[in-house]
Amino acid sequence: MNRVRLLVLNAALGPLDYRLPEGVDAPAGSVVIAPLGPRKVTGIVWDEGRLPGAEIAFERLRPILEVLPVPPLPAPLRRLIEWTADYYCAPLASVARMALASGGALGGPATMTEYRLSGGTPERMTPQRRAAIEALEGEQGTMRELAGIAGVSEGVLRGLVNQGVIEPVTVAIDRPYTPADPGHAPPDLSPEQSAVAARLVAAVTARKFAPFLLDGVTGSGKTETYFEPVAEALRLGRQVLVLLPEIALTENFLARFAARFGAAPVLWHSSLKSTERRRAWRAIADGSAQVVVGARSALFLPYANLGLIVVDEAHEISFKQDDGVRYNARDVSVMRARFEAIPVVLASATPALESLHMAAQGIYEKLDLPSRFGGASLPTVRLINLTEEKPGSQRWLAGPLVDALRDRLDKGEQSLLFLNRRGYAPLTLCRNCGHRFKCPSCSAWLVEHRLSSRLACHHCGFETRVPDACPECGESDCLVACGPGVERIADEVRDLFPEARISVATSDTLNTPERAAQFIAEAENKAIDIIIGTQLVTKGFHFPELTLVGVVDADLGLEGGDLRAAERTYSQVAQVAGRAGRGAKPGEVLIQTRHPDAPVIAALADGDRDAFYAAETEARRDAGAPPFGRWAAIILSSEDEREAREAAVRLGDARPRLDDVQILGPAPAPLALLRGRYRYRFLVNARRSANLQACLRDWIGAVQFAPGVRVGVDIDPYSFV
Ligand SMILES: Nc1ncnc2c1ncn2[C@@H]1O[C@H](COP(=O)(O)OP(=O)(O)OP(=O)(O)O)[C@@H](O)[C@H]1O
Ligand SMILES: [Zn+2]
Repeated sequence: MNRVRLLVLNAALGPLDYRLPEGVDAPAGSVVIAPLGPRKVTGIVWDEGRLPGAEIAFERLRPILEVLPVPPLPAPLRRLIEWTADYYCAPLASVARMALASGGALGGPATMTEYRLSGGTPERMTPQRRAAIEALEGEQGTMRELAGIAGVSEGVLRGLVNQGVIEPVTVAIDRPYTPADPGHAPPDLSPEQSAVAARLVAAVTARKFAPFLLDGVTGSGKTETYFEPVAEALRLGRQVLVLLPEIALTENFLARFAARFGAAPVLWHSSLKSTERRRAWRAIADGSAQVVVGARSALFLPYANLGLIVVDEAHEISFKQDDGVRYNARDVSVMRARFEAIPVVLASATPALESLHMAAQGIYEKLDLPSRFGGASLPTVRLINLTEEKPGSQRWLAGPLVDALRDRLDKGEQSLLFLNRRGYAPLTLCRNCGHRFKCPSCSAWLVEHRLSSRLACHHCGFETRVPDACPECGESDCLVACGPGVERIADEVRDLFPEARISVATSDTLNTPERAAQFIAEAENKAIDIIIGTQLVTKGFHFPELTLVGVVDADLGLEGGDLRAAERTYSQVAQVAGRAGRGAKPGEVLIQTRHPDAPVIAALADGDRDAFYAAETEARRDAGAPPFGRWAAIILSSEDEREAREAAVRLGDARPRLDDVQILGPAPAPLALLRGRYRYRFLVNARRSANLQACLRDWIGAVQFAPGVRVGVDIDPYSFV
């Protein structure tokens, strides 16, 4: 067959047909360059008969220009791309783009220039040059990397290049990674861990689709346990993908991985440098990348020989992507495992209700690690009723929590205060005229960040300096901060315990892998007495000396009133509580709340996870919410408020009338203005019997919108704003 149908990487275009020039072979999955009018497009040769479109006479087809020197995308990945586009109502091209996520990698092998010391000495030695030369002993890297290592400007290093003290070396960008060794340092597993590991190892050997829910309490050693099937895949020469929810977690994970396997895994995340990205992509595609550790986007890469997928902290909502293709990496990884015919492990101490439901139905195999490793016990939990134990004015820590902090300081033990709010205060207003500081492009308050003296919008990233005077009434010294963020709690703690060593751990302070690593090292080495952190510290950290966890405001997450508020609160508090008492000393958790009787808070106090899930399951069943029914959100947005409203009305008028689909809206979205776009929202609730995607496609496809209107479909939404 010398005609091909291409999936082109342009969401505005449908599939296009081309002819293969004489003697050129391009099997399905091949990545090619084709002419499009006067331009060129990148496309993927798709399987015959799977993309709709009219046949064009062969004589009229233009030939493709080039088959790119990369392996064809494997069939299981092509099926995954189709499934994802179909399920999430996204353009095929947008999904395929995630698989070809490194433009540079498509061009074939390449070299780059790195630098190193030549052994010579400069004509003129300066203290700065001497320090740089000492720091660069044994190092090799790009100018920028070496400047970072030596702590000098690139100009200084260029001077040394001119003097021949630093020499250029040409290296292949795609040089191989250090191999991981499955037998490097296997741990002694507990009998409980061994049983689970053996089951997973057998599943890797069997190489069949097998979804597992690894349900292990905090500190049970889930990581050590799933490293065993990883080792088995390595022995069999198959690739492994480990998905982690957050880059900040990676450092901790990398250290443990290196200790177990004697080499670093291959990293994949959005802030990789483009050379690292292409190197990783090519190694993944040719099968030489053995273990890939990545954020959700690693899921769509073209693994040559995948043998196992692990989703760690699988309950995390950061696996849900909320822009572009709105997919849930947890669910898509199960589909990928199905298409690849391999096992997939969802690991968590607080699994999503949907995952537990799948296990209860026997669709996922549930593996349990019910106790902490090494005899550590789970922490005790106590509620502090804030309506009785009132903190002082402009204070947020109640007496019993302050006493507990003092007690730990006296004993030289560590404490962690959790408040899921970055910055100093969530709202700033003028005492004189009542002016509130709002984002110019979002319907959201600006959050004060005192560490950087800025007011910031947490939705669009807008930032401005904290002004000296109110911009409305001109009065100075009249701005008041309302409510606490972690920085304000840190101030309170400093006031209470001036001698304590305090660390604020948020995405603002741990914003590079180096800073995260430094924080972890300090916490492990007992160089920090009190950690004050956001949800970032709920994830996976293991600090043996930490014995007290204080939850500053357990009610915070319940306020938004969205579908998963209770579940999210439960898992956040249970996860942060799980940081306490992981070493030899027992842990204690104090939860501040105004609603001690709310079912989720009571379940946390009793440590009764089953009761919480049972109650939550019934609530979901009544509401027709997942996993019993399905939700979808449609967001219409435009820079023009009237255009957005009209689009919403028009779509509303065209709504289908179906027995098993209920459509709510249109209504202004809770975030009615976001990044300068006005937003209207529909919420669709469907019974399981309904074909939700077909309904949405037919409905939206039948309506014409003004060119400035964007239509976003969110299947199984997590965000209800
Ligand atoms: N078999 C083992 N041998 C030695 N150390 C172990 C073993 N199992 C677990 N550990 C150690 O116990 C600690 C807790 O394990 P780990 O962090 O994997 O727990 P977890 O189940 O992932 O917990 P969480 O859900 O809270 O992140 C770690 O320091 C880990 O290295
Ligand atoms: Zn904003």
